Amino acid sequence: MEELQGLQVYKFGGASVKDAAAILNLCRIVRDFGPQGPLVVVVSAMGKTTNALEEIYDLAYRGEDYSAQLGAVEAYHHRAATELHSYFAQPDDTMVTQLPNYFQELHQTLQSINSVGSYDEGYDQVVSFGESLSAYLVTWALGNALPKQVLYNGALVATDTTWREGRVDWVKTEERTQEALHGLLNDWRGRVMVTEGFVGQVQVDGFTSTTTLGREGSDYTAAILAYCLRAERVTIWKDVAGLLNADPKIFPDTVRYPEISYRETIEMAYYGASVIHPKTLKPLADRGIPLYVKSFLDPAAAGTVIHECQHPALAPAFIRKTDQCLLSFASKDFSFISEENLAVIFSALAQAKLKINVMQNSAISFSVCVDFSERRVHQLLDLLREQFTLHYNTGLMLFTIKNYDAASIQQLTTGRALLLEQRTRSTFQFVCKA
Ligand SMILES: Nc1ncnc2c1ncn2[C@@H]1O[C@H](COP(=O)(O)OP(=O)(O)O)[C@@H](O)[C@H]1O
Ligand SMILES: N[C@@H](CC(=O)OP(=O)(O)O)C(=O)O
Repeated sequence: MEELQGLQVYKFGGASVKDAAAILNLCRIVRDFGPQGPLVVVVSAMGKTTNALEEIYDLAYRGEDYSAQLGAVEAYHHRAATELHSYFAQPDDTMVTQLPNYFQELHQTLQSINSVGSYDEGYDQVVSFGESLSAYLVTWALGNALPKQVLYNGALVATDTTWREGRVDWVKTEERTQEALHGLLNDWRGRVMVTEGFVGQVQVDGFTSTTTLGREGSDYTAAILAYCLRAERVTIWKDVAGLLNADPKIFPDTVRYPEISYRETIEMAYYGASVIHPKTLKPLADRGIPLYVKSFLDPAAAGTVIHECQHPALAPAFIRKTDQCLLSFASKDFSFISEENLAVIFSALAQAKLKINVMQNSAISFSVCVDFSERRVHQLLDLLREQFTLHYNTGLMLFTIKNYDAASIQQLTTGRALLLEQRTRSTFQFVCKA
């Protein structure tokens, strides 16, 4: 195992690369605040590109016209490319003139899509372009902004063929990251390597195919690479001051946690604190790698450090998940919700790729709250209709209060009719109408 002393991983999400000005800010952060030693920069697609590509893919899959939407994505990237190019005043405009090649390839990929093939497999081939485009622009901009060599490396994470939710093959990923670094090791120090977040690769019948790690999976990529490279630390650059006790876009008067343990953070992310992808923490905790959450708007500010630590009681954390669906299954023959019944329900949930956010059972009925997806819920209903009477309710919200007290429960529940409620010693959760 080759170790790179002092290696760090920076992850820049969609908001921090949303346009040319944001990419230039990223360059300043790396230049003025970056480490002396080697740095891996993981980037997400620019702004809301992934949403746009999802829409384009959906149209293509249904055989509908997507040219206007694709044109808008191309124009958006072209604008950023020309602005970056004119900022650095480079005589060579290859970076801008080569950009249409990506769109040519994307167009060809979209044309090869037909509704007979697996929706999820095609999705990964298309949606991953967002990260390729942003890595291309960021590599070029960093190369011009820094006095050191900046290299690009394609997605390093090896997965299985679970399309849209690739499961990491840790052994292969470690081999691939090692291999990628070998060629660079001679004078790796002082170098910066840019790579795509969110995207993985898998070998199918001897061909390499693209996978993705699940929406918002770039934080996870940063953690996977840090784990494989035994990095000293990971920093994710966000548009907030750090990890707060609630999303400031939803809740007023938030407070920042200057320091917080892996365990507390894993739970917050699991319950839906969308600032960190829930899978990010485990690889880091396994190797004791600290995770810094810092503001790209104020890079000198302290942010939050997430690591192994003891801390006094934390301010209650508020988490809201929208677009929830409450499903209830009642046995048709009045048999109890037994282990056998539950096994059937759980297996169907797994098959339909529906993840349980909360569950509760009574004598003959079982309820689960899941993120709503019409396609997946219908698949589930088809699987279970024969054995169970099913009801579902959509357009709901799931609230979680971690480290709750009476005041925080009152603050959130007042005036709301609760459809489901659950409490442990540290966590209070309820489902209600939006
Ligand atoms: N507990 C929290 N602390 C801070 N931000 C939070 C929290 N929960 C949700 N957020 C939201 O997470 C956003 C940043 O995460 P995200 O949008 O995924 O960033 P990016 O895609 O740029 O990596 C913030 O703008 C904020 O609205
Ligand atoms: N671009 C992908 C992956 C990602 O992690 O993005 P972000 O870092 O902007 O959340 C998505 O939107 O799902």
